[in-house]
Amino acid sequence: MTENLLLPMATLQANDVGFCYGTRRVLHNVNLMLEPGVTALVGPNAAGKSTLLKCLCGQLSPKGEITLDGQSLRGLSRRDLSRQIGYLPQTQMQRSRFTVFETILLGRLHELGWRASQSEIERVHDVLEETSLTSLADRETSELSGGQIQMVAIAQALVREPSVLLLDEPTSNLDLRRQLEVCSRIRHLTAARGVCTLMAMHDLNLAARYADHVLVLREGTPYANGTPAQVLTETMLEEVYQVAAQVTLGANGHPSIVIQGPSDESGEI
Ligand SMILES: Nc1ncnc2c1ncn2[C@@H]1O[C@H](COP(=O)(O)OP(=O)(O)OP(=O)(O)O)[C@@H](O)[C@H]1O
Repeated sequence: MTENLLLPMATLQANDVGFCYGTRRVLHNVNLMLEPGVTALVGPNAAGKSTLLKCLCGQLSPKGEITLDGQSLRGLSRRDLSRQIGYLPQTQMQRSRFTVFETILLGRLHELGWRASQSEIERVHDVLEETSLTSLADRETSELSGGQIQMVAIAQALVREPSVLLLDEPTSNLDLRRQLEVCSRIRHLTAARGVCTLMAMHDLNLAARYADHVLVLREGTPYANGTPAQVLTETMLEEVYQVAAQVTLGANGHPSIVIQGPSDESGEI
């Protein structure tokens, strides 16, 4: 194995971050500190989740300050940013004639010379193993299912050995079992590598089951941040999502949410 388990743990911090598309303000007063572990980023449609992820990975330049281990993202080169922060956008990875192995190797493009060194090839093999993709290594990505291509995209981000992983709805388009598998792998890889993972998602029961922390974004500003049991409450569901729900705590301490209906007066959707 390569030495990725020895990577120092990082912290990503946002201080009073704000962002506008033209005159439309989408993020404001965002203060957060991401620590190692999985944080689920939840909130209604258009709350600003994707925009926040794009700011945190350096793709958008917001007001305020974002720091990685105390250093402003503005001071980091493109190369350093993409090496240290793995970002998976909402749109699915393009399929191509490249094999799974080659596609993951391309994640190391910033390090590759004319010929991939033995250590680069070993890194790819390690990630293939970690993500259970070894059996697909020689398949063209054009032949893969939605769940498989999603894992390849995650593997391509991981092969850069980032200290932060930002995932925008990694379980969208996956069937129920694949959603559990992908979340479980993300959780396992996050713990094994000691990375900070922030994962935008809509399924609050998945967040309850796989996240260490939950950050709720409402109209571009954090509404709550804490453990799933602290944050995923009936009050939050009513105030943020306008739904009536029953939340029970299971024996494992995970909240379980059953939506009963809209909480407004008409009670109809
Ligand atoms: N490129 C853009 N130009 C202008 N407005 C944008 C752009 N991208 C997003 N927006 C707007 O910013 C707001 C926040 O969008 P964003 O995609 O960040 O929300 P989200 O919480 O990720 O939503 P969803 O859960 O639906 O994916 C929305 O009102 C959206 O229309």
